[in-house]
Amino acid sequence: MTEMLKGIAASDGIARAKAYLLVQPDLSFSKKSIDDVQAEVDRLHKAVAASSAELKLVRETAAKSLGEEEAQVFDAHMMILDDPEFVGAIESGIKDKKVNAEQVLSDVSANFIQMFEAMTDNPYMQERAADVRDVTKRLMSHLLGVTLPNPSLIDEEVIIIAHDLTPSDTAQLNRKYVKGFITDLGGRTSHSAIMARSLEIPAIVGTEKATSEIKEDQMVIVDGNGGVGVIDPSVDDVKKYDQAAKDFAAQKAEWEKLKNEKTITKDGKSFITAANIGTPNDVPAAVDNGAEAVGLFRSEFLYMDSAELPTEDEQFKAYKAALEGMNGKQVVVRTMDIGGDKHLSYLPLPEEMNPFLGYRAIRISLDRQDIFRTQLRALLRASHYGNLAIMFPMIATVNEFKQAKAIYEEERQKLIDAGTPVADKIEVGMMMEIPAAAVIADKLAKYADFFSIGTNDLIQYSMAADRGNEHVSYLYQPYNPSILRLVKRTIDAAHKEGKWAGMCGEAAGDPIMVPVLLGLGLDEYSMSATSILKIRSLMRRLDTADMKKIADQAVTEAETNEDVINLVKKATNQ
Ligand SMILES: C=C(OP(=O)(O)O)C(=O)O
Ligand SMILES: [Mg+2]
Repeated sequence: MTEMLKGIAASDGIARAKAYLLVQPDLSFSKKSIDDVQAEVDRLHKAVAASSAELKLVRETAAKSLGEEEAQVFDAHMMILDDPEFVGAIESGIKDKKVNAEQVLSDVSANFIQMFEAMTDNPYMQERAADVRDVTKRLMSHLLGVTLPNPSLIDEEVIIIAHDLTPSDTAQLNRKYVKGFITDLGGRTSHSAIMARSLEIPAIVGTEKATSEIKEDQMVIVDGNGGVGVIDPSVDDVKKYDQAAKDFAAQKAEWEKLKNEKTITKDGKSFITAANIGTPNDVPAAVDNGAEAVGLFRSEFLYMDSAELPTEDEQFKAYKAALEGMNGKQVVVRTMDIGGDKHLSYLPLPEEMNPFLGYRAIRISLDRQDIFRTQLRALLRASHYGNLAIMFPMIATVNEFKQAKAIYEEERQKLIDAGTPVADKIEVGMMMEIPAAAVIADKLAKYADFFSIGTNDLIQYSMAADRGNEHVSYLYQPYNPSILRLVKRTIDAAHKEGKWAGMCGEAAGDPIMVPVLLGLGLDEYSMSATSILKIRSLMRRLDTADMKKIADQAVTEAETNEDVINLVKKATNQ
């Protein structure tokens, strides 16, 4: 029977395909004593053989569909399975303790993980802990007779149904077959939503119950425009959504016509609409969607896509590729923003009660200057090949900015002294995403060349509401006058010092927010590439003097988020 699922619209578009459940099976077991030791050892070897065969297949498929580099992680898994010390320890454990293989596997694995994690001076070995965890899971599934999902084996069109999707889950998915996502967790600015937008596939997140309501292979429709999932659609539903998909395609074709146009308002004022990217691979989509710049290159994806810290040369190549791909248009690279919900297996961070309030972004960079300086050198070397700007994430104080800028200047001077070509002018700015920084924007504007407002975090920190938590998603209120006042303060402070202000949080691509931002005088709008032409089309219909009046009312008279929505809708006929 048809069932509807309500969620948060996270990525535009409509798709229909079979469900693929990317959920972890229950791997719990109880400890048991055994009499027939040999039978238990045989059971272990059977599970090892089955795991090996499965890994071989997964590796081959991953190499074909995702590339050799992505497939290499599975080599490390196979090596552990082939390691006589690992399997031998389990075998001896069974013989010595006369308990079931599951229990011994769990104990041996815990020892290995602890040993690898303790190697704090060797990040490469520390990373093996994650591999041991993965292999243990696979072996356990075979001992327990349950099936693990192997997303890299997908070879037909599917909609992925998951509790949540991490960037590393997403890296294993083949764009050719994955037509959409539905997740239980997450909000519009969670990273799974951002990934869906960069993959240009429809997605809904925060449904709370997708994984419990949807069964494997069931037909589902994802309506990423309306935030609705339809399970087992009726003939009428299929007709209705196929028509909606066609209408959406027609609308997109209309927007396409603006691809090579500038972003100009009805009264002839020009602005910049730019793209947010995660890797140089996203550049073609940015160009294809008519981006006039890259307003945010989330460089942490280079670190997350790698099995160890990316070297200076690897980073240099990636930045150079992005700069060349944008062909002289500005590319704003944000230095590494790790921490919060973005982890690196090879850079274990301390366990924290509140990771979003903890050791992250510029705080790590200022502490781990080895990592920061490598990144800055790679950026400076790449600057020769295009129009680079650099910004620092999560700046809270003037001193943090000054410290980061001083390190940048040191590395710049060293390269110049060594005769390395470096661009004459590189703007160095900062993300404005911490309320304390927005409050002293006038002070920061003296040092930063530009501000890029990160509403995703600015809203989360202003409202004290986790951006990925669907239970408090009602507090994600971009138009709340409190947020608008911080935004206005930031833009005014930048302009007073002759600097520019942009926005790279998701609100920059939001049709209700954009009229207000135009009225506040925001210069640059950086968003998911797929939103650019929609926003450019909207801006062409708006008059900046009219929007200034709307913005004034929104900042001074409105009391709530809803007041601003109503005000903008009425003024812009949306
Ligand atoms: C753009 C932002 O950064 P991220 O989403 O990567 O935290 C933001 O916080 O608005
Ligand atoms: Mg942020």
